[in-house]
Amino acid sequence: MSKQTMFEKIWNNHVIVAEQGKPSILYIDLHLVHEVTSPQAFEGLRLTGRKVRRPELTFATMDHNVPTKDRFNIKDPISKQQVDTLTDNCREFGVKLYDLDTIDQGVVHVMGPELGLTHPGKTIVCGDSHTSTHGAFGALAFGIGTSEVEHVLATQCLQQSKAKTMLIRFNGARKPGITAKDLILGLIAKYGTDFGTGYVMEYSGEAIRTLTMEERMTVCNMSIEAGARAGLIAPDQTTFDYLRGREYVPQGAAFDAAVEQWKALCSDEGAEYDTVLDFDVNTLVPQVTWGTSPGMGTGITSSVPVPEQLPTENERKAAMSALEYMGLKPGTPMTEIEIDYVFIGSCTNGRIEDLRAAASIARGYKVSPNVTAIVVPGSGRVKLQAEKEGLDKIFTAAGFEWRDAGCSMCLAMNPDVLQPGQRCASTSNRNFEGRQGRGGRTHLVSPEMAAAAAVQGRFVDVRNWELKSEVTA
Ligand SMILES: CC(C)[C@H](C(=O)O)[C@@H](O)C(=O)O
Ligand code: SF4
Repeated sequence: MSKQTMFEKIWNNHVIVAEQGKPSILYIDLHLVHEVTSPQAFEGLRLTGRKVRRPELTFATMDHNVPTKDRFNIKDPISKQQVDTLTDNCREFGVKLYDLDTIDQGVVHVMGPELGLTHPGKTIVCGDSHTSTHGAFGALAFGIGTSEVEHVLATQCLQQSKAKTMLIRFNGARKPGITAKDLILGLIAKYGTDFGTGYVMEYSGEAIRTLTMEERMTVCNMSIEAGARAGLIAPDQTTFDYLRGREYVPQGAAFDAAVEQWKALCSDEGAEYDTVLDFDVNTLVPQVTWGTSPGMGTGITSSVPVPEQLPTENERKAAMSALEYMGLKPGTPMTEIEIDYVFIGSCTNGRIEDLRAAASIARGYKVSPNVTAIVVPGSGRVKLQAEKEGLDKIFTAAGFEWRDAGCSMCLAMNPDVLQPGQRCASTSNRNFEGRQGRGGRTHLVSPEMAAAAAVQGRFVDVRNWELKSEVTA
């Protein structure tokens, strides 16, 4: 048998119908649902008298429209309607819902893996582009549109064209202060936001193998910002250790048997990819975006670009308009950019390790008087764990606000929004115009860089940060 990539193995395990020149029909193992992209899908079932085909493979939560303060009191009528509609739909169609009053409620890509719903080798879909997050486990996971959500609800299948394969090798070891977020921001800054179009990307190399599961999720989360259909990381002992004992994972001997199958999923030695890219981690510095796409980024030791110096007319134009929106002068050192707001959270960086990392920077310091800083756990469980460890106390002592779980300021679909002109250091994944509120200016960074910026009121190189072990009064 010919050598296969991980993508090909998972694909072949799930193809039900394949006809030359046509999209294939794929079986879907797990369907995650949230309040924004599901109302019309359920409505479609209702109108045609169909049921959810496999309710036991379908799990819902609410995240985008949820306030992170006074969460049961949703004032915006559209948000309230979407949340209530999801509740009603889940009841009517027999879908398990992790509601606002459950500890497992949270951003769908944070709570799913936490529950152990995400396994290597599964096909996973959700009406949400950052479903790519789950690829960190070696699952083929991608976002779908609302009409596809309806199709999967009704049939547990999906029409898909086979993607091309790209191997990205992160070569070398990460230096201290370089995070998983810097790996993916650095990659996108170098290659742009569309080099992954039409591909499923597999991340490999020393710097990937040494990442924790949560760090791998940060990398795979942003695959979509490189244009890719999905991201994949081969499962290994780190993956199995993370999964063992979680609620929706097989237990005991069945788990060990599953591990044996999961191990076989890895790409075969010598398997061929359509494209192979190498990325050098040794020279990477902490990343900050300066523009209005995730690819408009650079190192903290650099400056805002001077559009005239960029190589192509398209880049010059794009940079000029981005800098105008961002209110930045060409050539400004990144460390001189002052901020008004800090958002630590989202499905990119709202997990417990992210909060630990940010807290270690914030400990013993005070948020700059010019800055409002919020910390939003990715799920109820992340919040609980953080409170057990006293991270909430570190944050509030430093002047950060400690919130409830949700998408929050990652996108302006709930009360957490920037005011026009406000500048935010954000641990999320998108910096498009208006993403965090009309006229808001977003700079994407790691949790460490965000926490340090909150203290200094501007961006700083976190590699020079002096850690304090004591909380000072
Ligand atoms: C609202 C939802 C459809 C959207 C997505 O698909 O990603 C959101 O989660 C985002 O991050 O922009
Ligand atoms: S946290 Fe942000 S990126 Fe993630 S699902 Fe919510 S809105 Fe989308």
